[in-house]
Amino acid sequence: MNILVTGGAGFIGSNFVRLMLNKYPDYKIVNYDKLTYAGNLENLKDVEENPNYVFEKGDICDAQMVREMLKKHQIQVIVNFAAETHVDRSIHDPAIFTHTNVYGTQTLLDAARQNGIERYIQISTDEVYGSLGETGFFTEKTHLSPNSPYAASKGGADLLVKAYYETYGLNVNITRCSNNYGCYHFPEKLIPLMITNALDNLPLPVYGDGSNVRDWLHVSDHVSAIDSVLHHGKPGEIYNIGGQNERTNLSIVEMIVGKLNKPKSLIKFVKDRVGHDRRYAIDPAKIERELGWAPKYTFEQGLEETIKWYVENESWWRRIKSGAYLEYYVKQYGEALHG
Ligand SMILES: Cc1cn([C@H]2C[C@H](O)[C@@H](COP(=O)(O)OP(=O)(O)O[C@H]3O[C@H](C)C(=O)[C@H](O)[C@H]3O)O2)c(=O)[nH]c1=O
Repeated sequence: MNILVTGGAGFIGSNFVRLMLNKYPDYKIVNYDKLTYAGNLENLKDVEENPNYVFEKGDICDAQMVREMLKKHQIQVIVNFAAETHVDRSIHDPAIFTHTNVYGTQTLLDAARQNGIERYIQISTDEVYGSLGETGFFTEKTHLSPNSPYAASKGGADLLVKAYYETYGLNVNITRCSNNYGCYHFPEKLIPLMITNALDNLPLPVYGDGSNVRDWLHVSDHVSAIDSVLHHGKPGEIYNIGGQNERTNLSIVEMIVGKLNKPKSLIKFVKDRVGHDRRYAIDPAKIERELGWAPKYTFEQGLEETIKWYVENESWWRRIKSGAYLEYYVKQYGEALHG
């Protein structure tokens, strides 16, 4: 199988590329990535010499280049991880989210249908469903009700994918995951931000009172679920992928502080995120029943391993945090943290 993995230099994409190369030695994996601030070829250093791996730098919004890629590498399957993903950034600068996530998806879909692509998998998010109260779960039938510009752009992309299935018969699947964590996670997201800040004895900014809830999924479990969808998913179907592991943000930060033997006084409650979704939680029944997939990691084991990875791979995150990202971070949180 020749697979075009878009956004393969990002966090989830790179974990998926590694799984494919290690598990399927006869597959060719083409990693097509624009290398935005969150794309990093260092994430794939260990597989870059693999003869079945090719990196191509490019944008999913560039229709001509996408078409060239499909022809040049005789692509049969597209798995689209490429996206702007950070909710806080989408609040400050929504346009790039619509452009990349919606228009970029449409560009891929058009190229797919015009070039006889056999399978198209859209990697989406449970945020398209909006926010839950204290009870209940998202299922694949839950109405889309996104709240942030990020979530709206992913919801828009999902609707296009569905439309290309209904209108053109393109063989698609949509996967919607809960919050991921694990190695190579860009340190703007809650868990890697808190680990790396704590290692540097920097403040740990918790939005609001820290009682918002997320359902945490280890990235290895996530990419194994995508593998199941790729090989056994039914045409046109949506599959939710969750960790069955709900935690409040504050409890996570406290676990990290505890595991790193840092003082709780590092925790700083800061202004809440605008339109902050209260709770996400996924009902895993469909993917368990139809594809026999369930997460393997316990959160304790996954967090332990993740913390260890950041301790042992300081050079990876140190470079990121000392560059342009630091400027963004200070601009956004500086006042709240030091004022
Ligand atoms: C960065 C940060 C976050 N938070 C809170 C905000 C959230 O309630 C929770 C997780 O935030 P984060 O930005 O890491 O992730 P979400 O906004 O839940 O969204 C993430 O999970 C979904 C599925 C995707 O699809 C997104 O792409 C992904 O970014 O921690 C804080 O309290 N402080 C902080 O400094």
